Amino acid sequence: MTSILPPGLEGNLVEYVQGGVGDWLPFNQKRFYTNAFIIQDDKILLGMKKRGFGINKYNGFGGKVEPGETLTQAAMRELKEEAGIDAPLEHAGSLLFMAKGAGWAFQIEIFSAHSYSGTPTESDEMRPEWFSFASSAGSDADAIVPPIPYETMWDGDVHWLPLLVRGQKFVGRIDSVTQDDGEFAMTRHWFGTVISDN
Ligand SMILES: Nc1[nH]c(=O)nc2c1ncn2[C@H]1C[C@H](O)[C@@H](COP(=O)(O)OP(=O)(O)OP(=O)(O)O)O1
Repeated sequence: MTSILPPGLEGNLVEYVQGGVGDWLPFNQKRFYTNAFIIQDDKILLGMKKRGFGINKYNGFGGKVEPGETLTQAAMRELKEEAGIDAPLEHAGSLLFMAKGAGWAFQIEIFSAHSYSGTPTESDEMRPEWFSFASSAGSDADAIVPPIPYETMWDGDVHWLPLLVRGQKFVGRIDSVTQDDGEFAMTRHWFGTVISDN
């Protein structure tokens, strides 16, 4: 079953979850960003953002795609710059993030890998930490690896991160407004899973 897609999304998608109210915000161009996650066993590597957009939130490692780079090259460069590691990143999903008044949209290409080389190392921008997505609580591992800190992440992440960790490709759109305290608040969201062609 397919449904009407929000403007800016395309592909063979099945709605997974949606919410919020109002018209989708207009935009006239997209700016491309990357966001990369390392997933091993029942753990995921996130970074505490130390500056800029999303300061004091946990997120994957990424940033702007520079002219002349492919998306994968940009994702690998940002992972190295922000977490000090190399990984065989593969495309895992896409997010379109709109902030009211911006007039342009962030197109965030999400990447993941199940292995890496090097040692996750704090950078000027990010402090890497492991989190657990194990469903069974109480083992020794859970005691030292805390659960994914959704309360200190972007609001929409609770919807798509579970898809990412189980390897389900996804596409989503998040529209938001900037509140008086400078924080973004979601006004409308839509997430879908990608139907494979085979
Ligand atoms: N995990 C996430 N969930 C979400 O809903 N929106 C996210 C997101 N990560 C980033 N965004 C959105 C909001 C943010 O304003 C925009 C750009 O975020 P980034 O952290 O990638 O940008 P930066 O300005 O830090 O890039 P660089 O300076 O190139 O590192 O993308």
